[in-house]
Amino acid sequence: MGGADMTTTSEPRHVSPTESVLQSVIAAADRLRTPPEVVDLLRTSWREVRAQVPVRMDDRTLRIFEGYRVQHNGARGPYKGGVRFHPKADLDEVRALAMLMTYKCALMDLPFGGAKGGVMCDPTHMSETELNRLTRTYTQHIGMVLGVNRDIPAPDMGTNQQTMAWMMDAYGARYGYTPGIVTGKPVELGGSYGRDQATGRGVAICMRELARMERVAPQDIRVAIQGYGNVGSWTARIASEMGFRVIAVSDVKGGIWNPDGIDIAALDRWFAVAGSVAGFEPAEPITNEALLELDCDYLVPAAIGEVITEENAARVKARVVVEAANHPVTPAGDAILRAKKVLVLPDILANAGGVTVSYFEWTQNIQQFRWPLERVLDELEKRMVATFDELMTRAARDGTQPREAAFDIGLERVARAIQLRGFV
Ligand SMILES: NC(=O)C1=CN([C@@H]2O[C@H](COP(=O)(O)OP(=O)(O)OC[C@H]3O[C@@H](n4cnc5c(N)ncnc54)[C@H](O)[C@@H]3O)[C@@H](O)[C@H]2O)C=CC1
Ligand SMILES: O=C(O)CCC(=O)C(=O)O
Repeated sequence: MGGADMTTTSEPRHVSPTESVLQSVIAAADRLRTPPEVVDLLRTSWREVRAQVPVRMDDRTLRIFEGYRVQHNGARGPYKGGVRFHPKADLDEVRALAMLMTYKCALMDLPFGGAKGGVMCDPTHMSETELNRLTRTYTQHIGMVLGVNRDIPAPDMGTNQQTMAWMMDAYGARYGYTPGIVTGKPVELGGSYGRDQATGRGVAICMRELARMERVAPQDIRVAIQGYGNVGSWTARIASEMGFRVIAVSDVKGGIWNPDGIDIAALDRWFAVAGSVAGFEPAEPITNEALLELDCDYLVPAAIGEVITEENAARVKARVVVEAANHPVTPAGDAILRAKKVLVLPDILANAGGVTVSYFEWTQNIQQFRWPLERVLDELEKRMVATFDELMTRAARDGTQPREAAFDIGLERVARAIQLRGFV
């Protein structure tokens, strides 16, 4: 008998990322009595481009990667969402992330639909020149579905400002100089001040607002952060400036823990040389798995998806999980956290600062007018606080969890736009 035949029915069925997001959407549709035709439209993507991305590697061999751009729904405006370079960025994951963007943009009341891109590759094992070639080929092969008023990519995991500069350049070579085609570009090429820190700042603002609601001083809140890339590192910096006690951080190479609090400025100096948080002192080493189960108050997953599952959720000791990453908690993990009365601030709120400043960047590009940093941060602050308040008020009114309230608000707006535009 083959291995597949020995699978027992008692093993938990794997729920794909897309199925997970759909569970939240369908539950919201049931609460809101959304017309079935609207829900049917939202179950699948408007358009999915799957592109071959052949790259001549530095050793002259040819590797053929697979890339995607998924446009989920554009009823509220041009498609918007990041591009992920990661070995696990397959079509299902990219589709799920595109769906999340639809509801995130709607929750923040941004005039965008939802999209996401990805290339299945490991950027940590590629040279700068290989990444440059990969990015250009990917952009050429999906370029026909992009456009300033059609679809505007941005950075996500494994991509950064440099990737956006290459995308802008490759798009411009074919369609003409178009800074507004991507956001998260270097400031020198029309990027917005503050986009680099925007996602982490949004996460920290949510933490501060929750602490205010709980009437607990940030100084009395111990924070553990998984991931020290764009989102994790800016969250650590800004949260510690706000007074939170960051007691643990990690990256793919390992983590560090100091119950008295980590000096984030000193950690940044260490990171600049070592290229990892691992090894920083004074602190104890800690694994990524142990960080998720650490005795702390706010746990902030800020790296990959699906790290809190039915396997480990029961051992989470934090009383709050702030989803800085996209989809870090599976539905089964979520149910366990809920039963334990762990409050979860959902990704479509917590990490929405990034796309919000991307919207400001796009606006600045269209107007050919640059905002000073103070204006960007002030507008971000107002939008994050207003949406946090709206979501928490809705959750209290309806007796729902924050994730449910977030999807209720998002879906209501998307469904209304679908009907107004006559999609159904
Ligand atoms: N960059 C942005 O503006 C936004 C990012 N996000 C989400 O935030 C998360 C992180 O994105 P970025 O910070 O941009 O990515 P990044 O590529 O800058 O950093 C990723 C971090 O995660 C760590 N990491 C990778 N694999 C890991 C693993 N298996 N275990 C532990 N740590 C691991 C890396 O070492 C690195 O520290 C992703 O889920 C992304 O979708 C969400 C909204 C906006
Ligand atoms: O800045 C953007 O346009 C999108 C950021 C993103 O990919 C996300 O919020 O997950």
